[in-house]
Amino acid sequence: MKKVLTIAGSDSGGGAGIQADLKTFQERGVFGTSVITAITAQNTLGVHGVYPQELSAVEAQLDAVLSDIGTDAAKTGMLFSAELIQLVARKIQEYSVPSLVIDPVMIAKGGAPLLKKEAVEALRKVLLPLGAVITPNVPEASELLGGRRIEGVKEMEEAAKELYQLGPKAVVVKGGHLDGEQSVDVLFDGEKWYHFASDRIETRHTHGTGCTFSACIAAEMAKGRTIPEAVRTAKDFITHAIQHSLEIGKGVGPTHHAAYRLVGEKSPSSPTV
Ligand SMILES: Nc1ncnc2c1ncn2[C@@H]1O[C@H](COP(=O)(O)OP(=O)(O)OP(=O)(O)O)[C@@H](O)[C@H]1O
Ligand SMILES: Cc1ncc(COP(=O)(O)O)c(N)n1
Repeated sequence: MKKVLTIAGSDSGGGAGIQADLKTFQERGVFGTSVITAITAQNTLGVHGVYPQELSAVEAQLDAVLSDIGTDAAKTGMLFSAELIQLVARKIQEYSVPSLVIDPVMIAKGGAPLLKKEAVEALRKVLLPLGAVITPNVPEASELLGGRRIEGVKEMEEAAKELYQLGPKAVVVKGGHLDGEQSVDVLFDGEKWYHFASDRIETRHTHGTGCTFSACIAAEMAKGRTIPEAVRTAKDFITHAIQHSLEIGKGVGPTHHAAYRLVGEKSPSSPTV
């Protein structure tokens, strides 16, 4: 069985972070391992506390997983500080971790910061160049490009091309935060752009979409899929998960990680434009 590692924060509410990643790995038929960078006290109403783990605790987890079990792909999520980013980057190089998907998590849906402001530079310079794929949403892409305005697909394409210059092998700019009848994600792999579009689903229960999407890309890459194939599957997977999202808690509920399996691949919802 292929193995995939998530290096991310814990979401006690179960919809995002490590929990979303492991559920996604299970659904995609890969063996999931985890390194917890921070614990969050979180539910559908928001983030109530952030407890970054000590560097030595994160290093010990990375060594434990990578020295014994190894991995066929990995993803990063919430990394919180420049020190944690530097540590993770060093270990990824030390163990030659393949197929690294970087979700540059910065701010939770409710507005709580999951990455210190001063850590953006470390993310940009130290970690992003190691990525096989990076998956910023529109606000994250904008922040990584120094506050660039991104309001449509054309600007997403330009942003993806510029982010590619930072060194990753491919960039997906996700369109969940834009308006419009369709939610379009733009992939640039250094040669061409691919668009993955789905009808925008009317729901507020979208907690964990970004985590789930990047975890699915990593799982598919572990199984040997090309980057465009992996992104296409992830788009289908997250679209089903949002279509069947769960009204759990009093606020923004999570997506349904098992929806793709339960509903099947019948209604391919992401034609490549
Ligand atoms: N309302 C929606 N309808 C259809 N697809 C959506 C919707 N919202 C997000 N998506 C899709 O979900 C995936 C994640 O995109 P999004 O931009 O929401 O990421 P994110 O901002 O990192 O997630 P989050 O907002 O949960 O932090 C993308 O494939 C995007 O197109
Ligand atoms: C621990 C943790 N990590 C990440 C996110 C963002 O989640 P997403 O962008 O998938 O909604 C979150 N809310 N909590």
